[in-house]
Parts: sequence; C-alpha cells; structure tokens
Amino acid sequence: MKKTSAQILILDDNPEILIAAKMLLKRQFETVLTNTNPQKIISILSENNIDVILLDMNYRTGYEDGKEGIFWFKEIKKINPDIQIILMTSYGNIETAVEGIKLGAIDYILKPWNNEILVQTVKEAVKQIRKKTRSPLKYKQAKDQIFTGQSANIQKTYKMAERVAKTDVNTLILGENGTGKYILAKYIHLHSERKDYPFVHVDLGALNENLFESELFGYATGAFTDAKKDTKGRFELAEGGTLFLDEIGNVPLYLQTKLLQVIQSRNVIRLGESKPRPVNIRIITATNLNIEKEVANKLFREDLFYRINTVILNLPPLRERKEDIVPLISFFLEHYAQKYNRPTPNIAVEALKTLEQYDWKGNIRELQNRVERALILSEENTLKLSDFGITGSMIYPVDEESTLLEKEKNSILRSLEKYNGNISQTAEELGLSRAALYRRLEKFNLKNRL
Ligand SMILES: Nc1ncnc2c1ncn2[C@@H]1O[C@H](COP(=O)(O)OP(=O)(O)OP(=O)(O)O)[C@@H](O)[C@H]1O
Repeated sequence: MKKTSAQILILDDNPEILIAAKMLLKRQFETVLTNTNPQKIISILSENNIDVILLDMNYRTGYEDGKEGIFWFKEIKKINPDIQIILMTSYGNIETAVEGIKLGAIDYILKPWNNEILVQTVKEAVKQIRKKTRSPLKYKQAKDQIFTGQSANIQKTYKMAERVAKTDVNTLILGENGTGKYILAKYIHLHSERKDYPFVHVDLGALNENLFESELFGYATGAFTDAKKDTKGRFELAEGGTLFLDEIGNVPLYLQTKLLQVIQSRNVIRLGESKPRPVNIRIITATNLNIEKEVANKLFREDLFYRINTVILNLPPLRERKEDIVPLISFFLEHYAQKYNRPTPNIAVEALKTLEQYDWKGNIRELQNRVERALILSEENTLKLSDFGITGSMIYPVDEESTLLEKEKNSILRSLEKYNGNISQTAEELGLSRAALYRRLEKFNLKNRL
C-alpha cells in the first residue's frame, strides 16, 4: 500500500503511547515524528514541514486539567495557523478537548484509542491541510543560531535587514540594551556579498577618548610614545567587509566630527601620517539612545545623523513583542541543554505565563541569562518560576519608592530637555542647587544629557 505523503508529529509524555501510535501511523503516513517534550515543538516545527500534530493535553504527572495542552495548542497556532491539531485526551477530560475544538483543533481522540478511528482522523486532517495553501512558518531559526522571532514587528525588521544586506547603504540600528543590535548587524553582514570578508565590531562607548583615533584610524611608527610599528585601525581592518560602530550615540561631539569626515570620504588618515587611505567597507551603526532627541538637544551632530541613517532598523524591546518570549525561552533552553549535555527540561505552564508578563528590562540578554541559570541550578525535570530568579513581586511591583524614583528621574529629564541641558536653569526650575542636581544626574546615569 502506498503511504500518504505527510509529516505527522505525536506529542505525549508517555513513551509507550508514542511507540504504539507511531507503529500504527507509520504504516499509513510517510513521516511520523514523536517527542515527549512539548518544549521541543518550536524547534521541530522550524526543522520540519509538519502537517498534523497529535497533541496530548497533559504532560506533568499529577496534572490532569489539560491546561498545558491548550497552552501549547495556542503556541503552535501562533507559529503556524495552518497546522492541523488533533487533541488526545482521556475519558474524564473531554471538556478541555472541547475547548480546544472551539479554538480551532480539527478533532480529538480519546485514549485508549480505536486504531481505525485514529487513522481516519489523521487522514481527514491531512486532507484538510492539503486544501489550503500553506502560509510560510511565522518564524525561522537561522542555521547560525540566530532566532528571528515570530512577532510581526521583528519579522518586518529582519525582512528589511535582508533587503538592506544586498546594498551598501549606511544602516542605523536602534534598540534598548540587549535587544539584539549586534546580532542584527552580524545578520546583515552574513546576508551580504561582503560575508567572506571581516566583520569588525567597535564598541565606541567603551573606547577611551585617547585611544579613539588610534584604534579607529590606525597610526604610523612614532606617532606617539608607544607607537612601535605601523598599525591599521578598525576601519582598515574591516577592508572589504563590514564595520559595526556600536554605541555611536556615546561619542563626544568633537570626535563625532572626525567620524563624519571618514564616513563621508571613505578615506582614513593614520595618526602621524598625512596620506589618506581609501577604505572599501560597509558601515552599520547602533545606539540605545533616543538619537533624534540627542540631535534635538545638540548632543549628536545632525549631519552625522543624516549620514548614518540612510536606513533605520528598529529592534523593539521584548515587552513589546511578547509573542517571542516563549519561543525564545525554548530556543535558549535547547541551546543550553545541548551545551551542558542535559535533556531539555519542561517549564511549568504557569511559570511560562508569568514569564510572558515579566517586563525583561535587559531584553534578550536577560532572558538568555535567566534561562541558562535555571538550567544550571535546577535538578528537576520541570523548571519553576523561582529557578529563573524571578518572583511575583518583580512582575507586579508595588514598591512605592520605585514609582517615586521614576517620577523624580522623569521630571529631571523633562527640565533638562526644556532647557537644552543647561544645568543652572534646570536646577532652578527643580528647586535644587547645582550640586544637588549633579548628584541626581549621577544617580540616574543622566550625565550624558548635559
Ligand atoms: N535574534 C537572536 N537570536 C539569538 N540570540 C540573540 C538574538 N538577539 C539577541 N540575542 C542574544 O542576546 C544577547 C544580547 O544581544 P546583542 O549583544 O546583540 O544585543 P545589543 O542590543 O547589541 O546589546 P547592547 O546594546 O547591550 O550591546 C546576546 O547574548 C545575544 O546572543
């Protein structure tokens, strides 16, 4: 008998059920994959073209309420609404299966199942999916370990990045700390014709002002005391490839002028030389500051801003793309499980729901660190919220003081903006001495606003 060409995935925490269902369905369908861990759904879907999923409703011993099944059902539909899902449930739990049908599951199967009914139900599901033109997966996991997300705005950014990569236009990446600006710059480089040439990253924020020119533009022997031999700067080191100038918003004004000259002319002059050297590079810049505001406050040169911003790519903070939180957790959980040679643990669904509500101030970097921590610290099969170092009060802060501090910081920011960073006028409006205002600027890390 010719098998139906279809990819079926069966998810159940009971390996015996997986073996029995696989043996049965393997006779009828070309590919039958199984897994005990729903956490793996995301990576399985990214690597296969799954048509139908048989989804168990409960994964943890002692939990029979079917909430996990419904949670994962919704996650699958977010990733690809076309995949047909058949819910598997035991006799006492039909109610949640019915809830699943209301949400769009094609059918449900009672365990223990009748073989004929199971095969027929899967066949019907395959028939249904064949009637549709399948939409592409809502996200993809690139082979170089970059997770490109499933929320609409991040996908738009990555799509635009692919288009931009084919050109040489100056690109400015905006986003809070940890949103993935470096990763996106690298992604552009890897998708461009310059990919076989260097990708050079410079953290301008960390570059000491004295070293700025020698690091970026290079120097000739004897240009300064320690200049023992002719040395290329980062611009020259990136020859043929991409130069990623990170934290460009933190460069002091007088050095911005030098940067502008080189970006404009594509020629560098090494310290201690007068000969311009042409460079063939693509320039990507990034900042976590509100750069337009910096320009308005005269802290960032307008002409430099217009030079670097031919295309602007925005990376939204994680709290504005909550759909990506669970897939990202799964992505890093698998990554670290492999790294530490451990089976990928489950996460309690209640914990996942709370993690979706957490505001991830440190964005993807914080999420990545917390997942790694949870995996290292927990010896259980199912991770709890506390394994991530997160408590309920961190998610719903009731702390009066933090609100007051926010208010204080915001009124300082508003005054500074109003008076273009003028310290005396700002201090006067706020009823503070200049010294007191300085202390507060220090405390809130706002000295770069002056
Ligand atoms: N799309 C992604 N896929 C996989 N990992 C990512 C992705 N985006 C960010 N990360 C991870 O999150 C962390 C922060 O990313 P990255 O350094 O690119 O952020 P950033 O915006 O440049 O941060 P900062 O402004 O603090 O320099 C890194 O460890 C990176 O590996």
